[in-house]
Amino acid sequence: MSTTTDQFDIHTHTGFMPPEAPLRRLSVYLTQYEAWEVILDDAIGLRLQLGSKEDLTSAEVTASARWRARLEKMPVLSGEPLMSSEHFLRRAHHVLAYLLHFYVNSLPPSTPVIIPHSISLPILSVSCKMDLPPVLTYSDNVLYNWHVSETEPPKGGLSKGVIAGPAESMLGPSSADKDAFGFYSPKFPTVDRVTVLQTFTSTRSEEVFYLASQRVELAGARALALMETVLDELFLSDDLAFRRITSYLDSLASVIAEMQQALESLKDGCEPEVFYGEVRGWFFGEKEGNPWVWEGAEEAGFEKPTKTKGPSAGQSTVIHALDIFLGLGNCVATRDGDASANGGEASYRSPGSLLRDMQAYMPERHRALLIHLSVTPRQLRAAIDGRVASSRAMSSDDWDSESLDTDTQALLDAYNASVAAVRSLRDGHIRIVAAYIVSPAANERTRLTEKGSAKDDVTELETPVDIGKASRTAAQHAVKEARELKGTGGTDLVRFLKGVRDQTAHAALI
Ligand code: HEM
Repeated sequence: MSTTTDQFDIHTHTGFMPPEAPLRRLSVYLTQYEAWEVILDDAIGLRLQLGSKEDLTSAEVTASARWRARLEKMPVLSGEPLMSSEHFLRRAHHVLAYLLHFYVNSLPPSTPVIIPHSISLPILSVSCKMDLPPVLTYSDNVLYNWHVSETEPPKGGLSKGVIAGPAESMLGPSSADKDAFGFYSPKFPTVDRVTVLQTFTSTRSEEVFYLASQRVELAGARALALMETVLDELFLSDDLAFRRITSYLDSLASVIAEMQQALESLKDGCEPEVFYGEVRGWFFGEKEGNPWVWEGAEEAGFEKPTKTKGPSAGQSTVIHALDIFLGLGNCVATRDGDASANGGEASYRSPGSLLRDMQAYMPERHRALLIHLSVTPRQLRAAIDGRVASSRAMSSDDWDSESLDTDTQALLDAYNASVAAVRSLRDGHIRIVAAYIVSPAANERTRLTEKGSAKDDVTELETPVDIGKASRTAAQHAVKEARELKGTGGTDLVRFLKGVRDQTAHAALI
């Protein structure tokens, strides 16, 4: 892969998460941005509520209207001083995207969305510079939203070896991260001691939701190291190299199993009803039928943004990387961003084209890795397929032309074990989606229907019933949401996730 940390912004021990903690507050370095940080602190401190929440109290309605009015009146700050540092840009994107999502999602449902100058112009300029969409992304919530717990040392002492991989020297710096005795620096994030920096709701459920993804990323760092090593071995492609590839693929299957465990750690602290009812609503981006107006954007020369979906862990580069590396056929990455590259048609969005859309929400250099993996001439699956075919051809055993030599059989088994591990991870993920979205959505629908505030047919809700207009709109909204079951990334989620899982299952080589 000839990977350098700089080229793809990957670190040996932390993968796509940076090894140093993200900036906690812009104003530590650039005092003029204190106003952004303060108004964000206020949104969190005031516990602003979703505009779609049923039974909003008048105090809650007033608090969020006042907060939005303050944001509308804030001066437009130039983004220029931020451009000199990636650390500033990341924090600025995080803060502005949080402000944007607090603003938009605290509005009563179906209110026209006009994004005030005070955020529209800075977020557009910061996002342009970063080549990221001007909305909340997985990188804002997960990759650049953590710090290392200083009060709680990791269980079992320092984290020596916790996330070390077999190829740890090949992906960027490592010795500088350890002290003279080989222990990781106390500031270094590990699965045990990473902690979330900021949330919308200050709930443990939201924190654990991000934490689970951060743990998947940290476990995934070893997968990236293994991928690089395998690609290096493919360059040699002799018998010995393939024997080593077999052992790396065995390790990869175990690492993917650890990633699944990290994903499932979500269940320890993330409550489905809290996630569905209180947290998820903050992630929504632009919705069909209610286009966002970006104040001042046209006059300032910005094109109307087209990538305005909400964040999704589907934007995690490490899972896409595994998919491309193993040749599972779900995602490819192309430089020109052509979604039809996966066979997408205008009327039917294949899972592949939806996954490709998600790549536009990834940090630029992470996306570059996916392109690199897609175009490298050293494709693992094709190489294994070739070894299997030639082993079969060489077989002198006429009555059993299927037999493979021992090494090739071991190689094939190791590859298929990695494919099976990805399939199992996706099965685990589907169970999570069932518990955290499908089931609470069904409960909500039943509850609202029983309550009589919402009939099964949304149009019936247009007739006046004995609830206030605001809660009627909220109920309509909730039923529509529950029925459509769109992912925050805007997908028809059940069809999409099963499509990706089934494609993975079919990718095993025989
Ligand atoms: C409460 C927890 C979670 C829920 C409810 C959830 C929900 C979803 C949904 C609805 C999608 C469809 C795309 C969209 O529209 O957003 C999706 C996709 C995806 N999610 Fe999650 N997710 C959760 C946790 C995670 C975690 C922790 C990870 C790992 C980092 C993850 C990885 C993925 C991936 C890779 C996809 C793309 C589809 C695939 O490759 O199979 N999810 N998720």
